[in-house]
Amino acid sequence: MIEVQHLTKRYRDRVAVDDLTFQVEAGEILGFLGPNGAGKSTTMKILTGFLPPSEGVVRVGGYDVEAQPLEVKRRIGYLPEMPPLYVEMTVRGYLRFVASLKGLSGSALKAELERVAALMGVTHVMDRVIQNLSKGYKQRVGIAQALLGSPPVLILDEPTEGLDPAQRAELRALIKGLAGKHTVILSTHILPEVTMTCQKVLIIHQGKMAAYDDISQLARIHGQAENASLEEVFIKLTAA
Ligand SMILES: Nc1ncnc2c1ncn2[C@@H]1O[C@H](COP(=O)(O)OP(=O)(O)OP(=O)(O)O)[C@@H](O)[C@H]1O
Repeated sequence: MIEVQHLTKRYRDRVAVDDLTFQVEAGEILGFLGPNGAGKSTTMKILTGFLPPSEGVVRVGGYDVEAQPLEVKRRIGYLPEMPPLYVEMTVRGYLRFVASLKGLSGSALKAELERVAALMGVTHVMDRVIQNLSKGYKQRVGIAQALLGSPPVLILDEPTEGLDPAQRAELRALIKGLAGKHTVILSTHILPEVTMTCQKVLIIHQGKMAAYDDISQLARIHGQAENASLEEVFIKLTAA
């Protein structure tokens, strides 16, 4: 569903992403990990067509992000690191606006708004202005906009950031429930979240791939004790 071949991104003379190649099969949830500044957000921005690559090819559902950007965007729900909220709008107004951009209208739009609002637990704040909401609720609204229209691919950049423990657990269950139906790339710094949610893990370090394996095989492949935790493997692979 997602194919990335020899992806490189340079910001002037800084190489943020360095020759990444990987693919995500339909229905798979990929945990996308790396230390601060490793290049995760940059990669996700390229996958969603938000930034152009310097080199390499990215295809989503067979469509090239550069040549067929609209086809790609139609298939992706994206939660950027900073959710793109219009804070002067109400939650309802904002979600209605995003749904209309995604081509929904009439009763289908209304039903979809209710569906994602219930899923993200924002039904009771629908008529509040976004800037007056707590950080966690703003994050919920950000995730809700990504889920609108039930796109086949979801790119989630630190989705549980700012959520309270209960909501974090709920969101984890929600993401896990997407497996098989949606293809998900999940970036997070919370490693147990990956262990509980993802089948496969991609770890990048300084823009380069450090690991790309089934989570069950990660410790064995990277020369750790079989029972090494994801945290131990991560620290070893991203040291220095
Ligand atoms: N617009 C930009 N111009 C110049 N350099 C940038 C730009 N955006 C990101 N970078 C640099 O590219 C590198 C990768 O950044 P990126 O935000 O992709 O990392 P990340 O893995 O998402 O980090 P974090 O976990 O801290 O969010 C960093 O060195 C960053 O400073």
